[in-house]
Amino acid sequence: MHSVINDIVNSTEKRILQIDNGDTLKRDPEKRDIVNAIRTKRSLNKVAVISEVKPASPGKKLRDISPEDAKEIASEMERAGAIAISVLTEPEFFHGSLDNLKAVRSNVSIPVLRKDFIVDKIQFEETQSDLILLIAGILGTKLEEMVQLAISKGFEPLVEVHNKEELEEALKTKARVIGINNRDLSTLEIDLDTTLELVPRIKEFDNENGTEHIIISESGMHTTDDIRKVIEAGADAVLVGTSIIKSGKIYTKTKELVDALDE
Ligand SMILES: O=P(O)(O)OC[C@@H](O)[C@@H](O)c1c[nH]c2ccccc12
Repeated sequence: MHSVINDIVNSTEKRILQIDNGDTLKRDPEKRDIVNAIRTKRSLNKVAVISEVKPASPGKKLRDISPEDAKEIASEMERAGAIAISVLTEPEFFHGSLDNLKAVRSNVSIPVLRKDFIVDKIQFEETQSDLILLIAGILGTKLEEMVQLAISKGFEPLVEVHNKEELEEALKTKARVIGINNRDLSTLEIDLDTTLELVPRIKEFDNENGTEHIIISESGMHTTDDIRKVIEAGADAVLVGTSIIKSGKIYTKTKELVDALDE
């Protein structure tokens, strides 16, 4: 079956051949910790929202976002109570950029997630971020090694899964943060029940092993009802892009989702 995800990975692999691997990136030692940020938010009975600076998704343009725009958008998200900002950096299918990420991270004080298709460790040298997305379904047997490398480079890896098999692979790694993507990356179909199906296994694993994973429900949430559904199922945080960007009212929409438990 032809799927857009193969096109994205192929295009990423071509692009990384051009990365200059002469230097390793200089990182500032500042750590912005998402785990604490989530716990604090939840103790206030607010929703931990990771708000995404997302110019497009495959075949669907949302809004042109320059680094200047990205700064402004991220500041509004932070003011509205988002606990972290996700920035798309994949250029071809999502119209993202590393410059957007740099602009955002220098302009907010909350953690920033690099949302991209990481297939090679050279990408860790491209730019600093507090979290980095590692997609289990793409990395396959390389997942564990990439998690270790990401941690050794100072990133908090967010390992994204979409089904039971990928979740088992994620649980074998040292990642503390697991993202359940409600969108099937091969069909792009959304089903919020994906979160409801996978959360119990993470809780079971944590009970048996004395671990405490952070669970982030990702994609396809538009309303406060959607948010409540996944939070009540046990998600610690939500990751929302499209509905916030498309609303045209970044501050108001972000705040509405942060306050979803008030009603
Ligand atoms: O725009 P949405 O449906 O709110 O979804 C945001 C985010 O979850 C989505 O952009 C995403 C989830 N996993 C990804 C992997 C790569 C690129 C993008 C993504």
